[in-house]
Amino acid sequence: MAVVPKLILLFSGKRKSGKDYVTDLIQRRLGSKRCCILRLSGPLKEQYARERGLNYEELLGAGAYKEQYRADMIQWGERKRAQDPGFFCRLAIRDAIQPVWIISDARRMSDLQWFWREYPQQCKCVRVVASEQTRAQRGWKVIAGVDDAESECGLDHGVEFDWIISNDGDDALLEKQLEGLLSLTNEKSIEDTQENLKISGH
Ligand SMILES: Nc1ncnc2c1ncn2[C@@H]1O[C@H](COP(=O)(O)OP(=O)(O)O)[C@@H](O)[C@H]1O
Ligand SMILES: C[C@@](O)(CCOP(=O)(O)OP(=O)(O)O)CC(=O)O
Repeated sequence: MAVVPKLILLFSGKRKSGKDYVTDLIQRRLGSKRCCILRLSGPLKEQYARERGLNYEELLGAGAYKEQYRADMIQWGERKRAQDPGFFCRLAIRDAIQPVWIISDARRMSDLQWFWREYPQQCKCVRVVASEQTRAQRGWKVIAGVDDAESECGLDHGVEFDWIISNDGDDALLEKQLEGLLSLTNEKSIEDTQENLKISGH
């Protein structure tokens, strides 16, 4: 059963913009007692693999296997979300006990709306941005049915991001931007939660 978090950072961004890279950096700074990374795609891939008789571990990897199934997995996930928009959100947060949650792959307005509704005080939306040139250098290739679909474009418009992180490979600039974001986690209430978790033996 998840605890009530103090801060939820909802990350979105295009493929190869660096969402995993940036969220890993933040988690390493905060430590795993204070911060967890939650992926909506985790339970999605688990259920999809089970239903289709596929290899869940391979879907978690960054190789060709995931890409082979991506378009079908997107459609499968959209059908599930249409029945129940909070389905993957609830599964993703199920075991979270840390005061700071990073959702590393918000893709759709329905994902944001679910978190805003459940945790109206705690949510901050963070967009990771990199140029197409940078993303291509990191291995991004345009795929029709993926890059033009809601999975990639669902949050391109209509969201007022609290933070926009430019991640084009300038380490010093990234560091400066992270400092701002990390300052959100220095608030007294988050430190207090840490103490409470320690006292209750987590
Ligand atoms: N600031 C950075 N400096 C160096 N390498 C980076 C940086 N940002 C991303 N990368 C690399 O680019 C690739 C894609 O980043 P990733 O975080 O997986 O993107 P996304 O999760 O948005 O698809 C990975 O190999 C990652 O290590
Ligand atoms: C079906 C997906 O959840 C697959 C996402 O897999 P990853 O989150 O591993 O993808 P990238 O980081 O963009 O490479 C997408 C969706 O529309 O829900």
